[in-house]
Amino acid sequence: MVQAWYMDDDHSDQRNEHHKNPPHFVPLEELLKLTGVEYFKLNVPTLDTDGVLDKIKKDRGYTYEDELVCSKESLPNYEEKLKIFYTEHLHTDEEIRLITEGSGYFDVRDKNDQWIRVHVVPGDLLVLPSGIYHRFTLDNNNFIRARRLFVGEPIWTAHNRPSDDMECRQKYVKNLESGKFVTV
Ligand SMILES: CSCCC(=O)/C(O)=C/O
Ligand SMILES: [Fe+2]
Repeated sequence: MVQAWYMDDDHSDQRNEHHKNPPHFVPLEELLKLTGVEYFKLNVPTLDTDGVLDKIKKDRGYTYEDELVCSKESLPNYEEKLKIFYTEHLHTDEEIRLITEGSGYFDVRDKNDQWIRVHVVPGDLLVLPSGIYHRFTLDNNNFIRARRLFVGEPIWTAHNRPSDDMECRQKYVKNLESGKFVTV
């Protein structure tokens, strides 16, 4: 089950949990309000037969799907890629990841620019909105398998911080401030 918490200010090994002392967990509804990050729980063994993923794809127009495995053995330019993933950045489109094996951390900035760490495990589908500053790291298990979904032809370009003048960033900030990211 996904868990999210505010990170400490310690810059030691990125693969550690980095809880505050005492830990400050963030419930999923709060995560949505504070960041716009959406979450779905899926059942990995029946992913391709139960229709749940198909419905999400249809409802949200996700027409592209592929798979990314992050491990020393299977990811070309492993060290370099992990550095890129862990450099704070944003994208012009949603970043949608469904974890099918392994685990890792997506770190996302909240509306007060504080890091929230989201620990993802199999069955977790995260949607990071366009324009959110974020980063990704493996945890101490050093392995994750994820499906990447996209609307149309994928654009994976990462725009490193600062990218505050980008249209997608300005739109994201406006949405966050106007309370667009809430459940009804
Ligand atoms: C588990 S997916 C790897 C991380 C990634 O694809 C990305 O774009 C991070 O921002
Ligand atoms: Fe990203």
